[in-house]
Amino acid sequence: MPIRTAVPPRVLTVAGSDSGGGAGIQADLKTMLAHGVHGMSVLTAVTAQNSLGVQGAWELPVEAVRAQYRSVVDDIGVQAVKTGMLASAALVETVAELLAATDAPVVVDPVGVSKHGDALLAAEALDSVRTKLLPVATVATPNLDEVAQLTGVTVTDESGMRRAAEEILAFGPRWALIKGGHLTGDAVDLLTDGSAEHWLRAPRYDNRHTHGTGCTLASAVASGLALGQDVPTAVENAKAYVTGAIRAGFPLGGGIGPVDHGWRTRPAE
Ligand SMILES: Nc1ncnc2c1ncn2[C@@H]1O[C@H](COP(=O)(O)OP(=O)(O)OP(=O)(O)O)[C@@H](O)[C@H]1O
Ligand SMILES: Cc1ncc(COP(=O)(O)O)c(N)n1
Repeated sequence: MPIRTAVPPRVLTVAGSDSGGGAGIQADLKTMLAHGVHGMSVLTAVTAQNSLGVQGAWELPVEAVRAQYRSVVDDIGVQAVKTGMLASAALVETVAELLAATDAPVVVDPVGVSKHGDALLAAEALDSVRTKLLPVATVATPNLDEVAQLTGVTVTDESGMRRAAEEILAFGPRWALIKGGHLTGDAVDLLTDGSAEHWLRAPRYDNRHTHGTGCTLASAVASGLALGQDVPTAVENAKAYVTGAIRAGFPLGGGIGPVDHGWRTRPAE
């Protein structure tokens, strides 16, 4: 067999490790594999985590994050970047400074708190997220808790999502994707750049095994962008992927299980 010369697009996640394999770096790399891109990682923190919550978290030194990033970018190159758990103000500022110099699209998932309520970002880092990280984002993907943390806006319905998007866009990302996963009724998200408005609507699956939904959605968007899709198309495809993964989410451990990143490869039940 001839050696393959065509190289798939490369996507980098800058995020924390979830030992349980449902969220964080592990969710990101599985999502990238499912999209046919080459996934790479810059680890920012290690969590001891499972379906019950986060039992411990240790952040990496700034030099370790910087060195991983340089290793990947200087040799291999990236077509899109996704950021997740960044833990501290020092890491947020380091990552923002590195990303300010890239031409690749950047998807920022401003991870604040885990599904179980464990803090994944120091409170004093919020200002660095607002002033340093969001300005370098092509797409920012806050959930409604992160919207409240970053803007003070409490969203209880779809009209509130529009207001939330305006406030997030004011920090400087090109697009805001406001995730309505924490509301009731259909799972509705709003994507806007301040002029175009795209409402993404999917059925809400009554499945409590939703660990990793946010990481999965953001990594799917980054994969689509690396494949050359425009932002609305990448987000629409990512929404379809995460919806299928939530629908197929499975019980693992005694708590909230993961979404199924491999759902498209399983035989239909
Ligand atoms: N039960 C559900 N059924 C269908 N779609 C859902 C459900 N819950 C969330 N979603 C969708 O999943 C995506 C991620 O949204 P969500 O608000 O859950 O992100 P997140 O809060 O960052 O994730 P997490 O709560 O795991 O940290 C969004 O597209 C949202 O609409
Ligand atoms: C290391 C790490 N990063 C992020 C999340 C949030 O997960 P989600 O994708 O559910 O928002 C998590 N629980 N752990």
